Amino acid sequence: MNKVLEPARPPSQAHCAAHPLVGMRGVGKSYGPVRALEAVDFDLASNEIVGLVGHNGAGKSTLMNILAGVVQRTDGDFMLEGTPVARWSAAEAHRHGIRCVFQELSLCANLSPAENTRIVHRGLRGLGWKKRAGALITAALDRIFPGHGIDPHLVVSNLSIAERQMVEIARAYTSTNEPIRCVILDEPTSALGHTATEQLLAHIRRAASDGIASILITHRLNEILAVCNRAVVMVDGGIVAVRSTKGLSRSELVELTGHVEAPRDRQKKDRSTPGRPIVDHRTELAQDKVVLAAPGEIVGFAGLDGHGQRERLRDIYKTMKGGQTPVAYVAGDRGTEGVFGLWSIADNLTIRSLKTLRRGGLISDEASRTLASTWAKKLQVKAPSIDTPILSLSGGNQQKVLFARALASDAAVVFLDDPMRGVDVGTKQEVYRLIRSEAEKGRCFVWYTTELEELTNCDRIYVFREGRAVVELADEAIETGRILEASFGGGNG
Ligand SMILES: Nc1ncnc2c1ncn2[C@@H]1O[C@H](COP(=O)(O)OP(=O)(O)OP(=O)(O)O)[C@@H](O)[C@H]1O
Repeated sequence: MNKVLEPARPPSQAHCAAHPLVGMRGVGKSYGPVRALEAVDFDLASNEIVGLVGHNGAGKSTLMNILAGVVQRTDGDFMLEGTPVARWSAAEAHRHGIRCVFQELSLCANLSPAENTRIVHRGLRGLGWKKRAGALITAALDRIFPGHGIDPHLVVSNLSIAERQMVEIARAYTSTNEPIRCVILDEPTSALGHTATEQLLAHIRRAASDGIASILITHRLNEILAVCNRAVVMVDGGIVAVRSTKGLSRSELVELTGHVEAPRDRQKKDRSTPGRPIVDHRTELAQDKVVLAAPGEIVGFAGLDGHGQRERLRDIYKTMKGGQTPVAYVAGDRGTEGVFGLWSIADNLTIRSLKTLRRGGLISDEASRTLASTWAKKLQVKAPSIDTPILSLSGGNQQKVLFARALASDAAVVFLDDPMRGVDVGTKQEVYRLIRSEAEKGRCFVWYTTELEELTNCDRIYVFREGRAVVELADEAIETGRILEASFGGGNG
């Protein structure tokens, strides 16, 4: 019979050398009829950085949630340094030094970073606990994200999504004397800008040299190749490949996930001269460019994260909403402003189209279902049916539903607010193609993205600096070097 694991005496060196930190054998997980994981074997050594990659719904978060104790496995064995684990919970995982940064951020929005830190450190009590909790989270933030500027006592709902993600990450690295042995990071950079991403990757490397292993789940494959020792590839609930990242190329990694990446070079397009702008937005600020966008155009917002792109995008959307031109908005922060958690895929997808689904004063069920099925299929939403509750989808599949909601609507202008968070490589390519073909049919897209490479899908971009749109680049001029130069103060602005 399995011995129940007892904490948390440091194991002997010989024991550690003989056993991986984590060992999983034949692990499976079913959600009712959905088989999310099938017979997975997974090992992690101390000090190791492992990258977990795979398409949306491949089972990555499920596997990691089992390790973090928030989901119970239905089959298989799990060992910690060779000792079988029977009962396992989030509290047990924490006690044994396993931390998790969740894809859907887990902070309480009505509490401050300090109070959120207290939630995971029950020892922080008595007089002055808030001050000590504030100091603990600030020290972690300073170590990982120097220059972050986050007030540990400000309520989390007042923080930007990037700041919330930084707090969530930093909290995983706080300790009040208990060990930290492994940190699972599920899409940790999806809301971070370039600088914070680089800071985090450097921190993961430092942590490994201090004996903290990491498991990094990301669709940004360059990050896997930059920091991980091994890449573990999942397809449809199983592990299909384990490769050392030494000498592994990005395209090989993409192929292992079952996709082929299209060439990244900008395709020369025969773009007709744009017509009369459908978006014409100016501000009172000096040297702030007028943002123009015509039907058929894809216009990007670029620049270092937090330089006013998102605010301008929202301003334009709010100005146009309710006006003559129908508009739609795809949020990147799906947790707080995108997904209706209690609704099905179909209801989430069609909510923006109710007007056009009306037949004789009532919403037509048949027309709604046809619209939902068509677009769920176009975006390859992985789910048993369109009636599946949205929260039982993987994160990337929830994001696809938000895309489908906007594209299925009658919107002539679609605003995209860094919308590819957690979307896999294959689907991204499909969405880029869809955006291009919708633009060719006359739709206009205004697209804020923190992924530089994504901007090559645009016809024209505005680079933002210090709250203003300062440089405009078009067609072949849209390339990484020029965007970075403009972001830091060079260029034709
Ligand atoms: N609570 C749940 N109820 C029902 N099915 C679920 C639930 N959670 C996950 N699933 C299903 O399990 C499968 C694996 O999901 P998981 O979130 O592990 O995928 P993933 O690889 O992390 O995807 P992504 O890259 O989109 O985050 C999916 O088919 C998903 O719909």
